Amino acid sequence: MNKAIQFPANFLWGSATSAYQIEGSPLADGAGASIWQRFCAVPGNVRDGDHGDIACDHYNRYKEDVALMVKLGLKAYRFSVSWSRILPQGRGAVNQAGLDFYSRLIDELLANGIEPMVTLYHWDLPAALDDRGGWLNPDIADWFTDYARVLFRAFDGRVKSWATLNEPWVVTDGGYLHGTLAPGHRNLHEAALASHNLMRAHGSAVKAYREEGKYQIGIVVNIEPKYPASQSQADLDATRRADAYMNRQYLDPIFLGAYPPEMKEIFGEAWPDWPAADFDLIGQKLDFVGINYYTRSVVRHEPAHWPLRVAPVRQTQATYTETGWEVFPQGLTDTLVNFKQRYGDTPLYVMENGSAFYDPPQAEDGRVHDPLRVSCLRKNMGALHAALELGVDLRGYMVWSLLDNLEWSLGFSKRFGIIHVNFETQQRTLKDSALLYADIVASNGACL
Ligand SMILES: CO[C@H](O)c1c[n+]2c([nH]1)[C@H](O)[C@@H](O)[C@H](O)[C@H]2CO
Repeated sequence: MNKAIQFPANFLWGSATSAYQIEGSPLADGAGASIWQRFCAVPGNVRDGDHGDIACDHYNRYKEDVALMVKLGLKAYRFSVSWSRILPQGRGAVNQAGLDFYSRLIDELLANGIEPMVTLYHWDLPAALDDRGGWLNPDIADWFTDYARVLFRAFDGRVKSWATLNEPWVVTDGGYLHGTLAPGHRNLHEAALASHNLMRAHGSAVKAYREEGKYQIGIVVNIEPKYPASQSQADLDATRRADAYMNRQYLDPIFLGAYPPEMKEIFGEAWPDWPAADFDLIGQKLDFVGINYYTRSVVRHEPAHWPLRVAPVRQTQATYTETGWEVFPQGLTDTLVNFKQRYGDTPLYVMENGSAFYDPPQAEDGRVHDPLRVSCLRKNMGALHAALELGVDLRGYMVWSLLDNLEWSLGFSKRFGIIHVNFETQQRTLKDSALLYADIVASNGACL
C-alpha cells in the first residue's frame, strides 16, 4: 500500500462465527434439534459425513476462545444464538439453560472489553418448526418475533447490537431452491414463499425491538456484485437479473418499499403480488446493515441455467479460493459504494469477509503459515479504506472467521479461520493471518 492507512478512531474491529458451525453439543442442557442436525444426518448431504456434534467445542471452550480474542485485541465479536437452545420446540417453553450459556458468553466478552454483536438467526431453524412448515408457514414471522423478544428481554443492554437474519438469500437459494443447504428443498414456489416470510419475520422482529430494546438492530445480507461478461444486451440483462436476485431482492423491500421488478421475470408465476401490508412490516427503519462480502461474479446470459438464465465466467488472470471464489477486493469497495448510492447513508458494518485456502500443517516453529489468506486480508483492508475515503459510513469489520469451523455442506474441508483448529485435539493455533489482524487492530490500520 502506497500511503499510511488510518481508519476512523472508533472503527470496530472484530471477528464472526455462527452457532452451529462452532459450538458443538447441539442437544446439551435441554436444547432441541435443528434442521442442520437433521440435514447432516442424511448421507451425502455434507462432505465426509461431517456434522456439528462437536465442531470447535465452543460450547465448552468459550472462555478459551474469548481469551484468544483478547490476545488478538478484538473490540467486538459477532456470533449467532441457536434458536433451539432457547426454545427447544421453536416456540413455547423457554430453556433457561440455553439462555444461561449465552449469558455466560456475553458476560465473558463484556468482562474482557469485547462488544457482543448477536445474530438471531444463522440458518439453524428448530426442527420442530420445520415440522410445521418452517419458513414456508406464514406463522413463522410470529414464532421468530416471540423468540427475538425472549432474547431482547434477556440480553438487551449487555447486547447493544442485534441482527435479525444472516443472509436470507442463502437460506432461500440453498435451502429451498437448490437444496444444497438445510432443509434441502428444491422448489421454485417454496423459494419465493420462504424468502418473503424471512423478510416478514425480519420486519416483525425489528418492530418488536422498537418496543423492547434501546440500542441498535439491523440485518446481515450477502452481497456479490455482478459484472457483465460483455456489453451485449443479453449479458447486460443477465447481469441485471443476477444482481436483482442475489443483492437487490433483500435490500430493495427494506429501503425502497418493493422487490426488484426482475423477481417476476425470474420466478414467473411462482412470484405472486405480495400483500401491500407486508411491505410496511418489512420496511422498518434499521440502525445498520451488515454486509457479507467474499467475491464478485462476472456473468453472461445462459438460457439453459434455470431459473436465472445466468452463468458465471471464470476470470483467467485471477486468484481463486478453495471455495472457488475469485479474490477481487475492488468488489468490496464497489459493494459498499453501491449501497450508499442506492440506499443512502445507513451505517454499515462488514459482518463477514474472509477466504478459504488450504493451510499447511503446523510448521516446525509451531505456527500455521497462511500466506494466501494474509495477502487477501491486506488487499481487503485497502478496499475497506477506499470505501471510507469515498464517503461510506462504514463502522466496523468482522473477519470471517475467528476459528476454522464447519463450512455447512462442505464440512470441515474448507478452512476460513484466522485461528487453526485441530479438530482431533481441539488445539487452537494462531495463523499468520491472526497475527496480521492483531497488528491491524492494534494500529487501527496504520501497520498496513
Ligand atoms: C455466498 O457466500 C456468502 O456470502 C457467505 C459466505 N459465508 C457465509 N455466507 C455464511 O454466513 C457463513 O456461515 C459461511 O461460513 C461463510 C463462508 O462460506
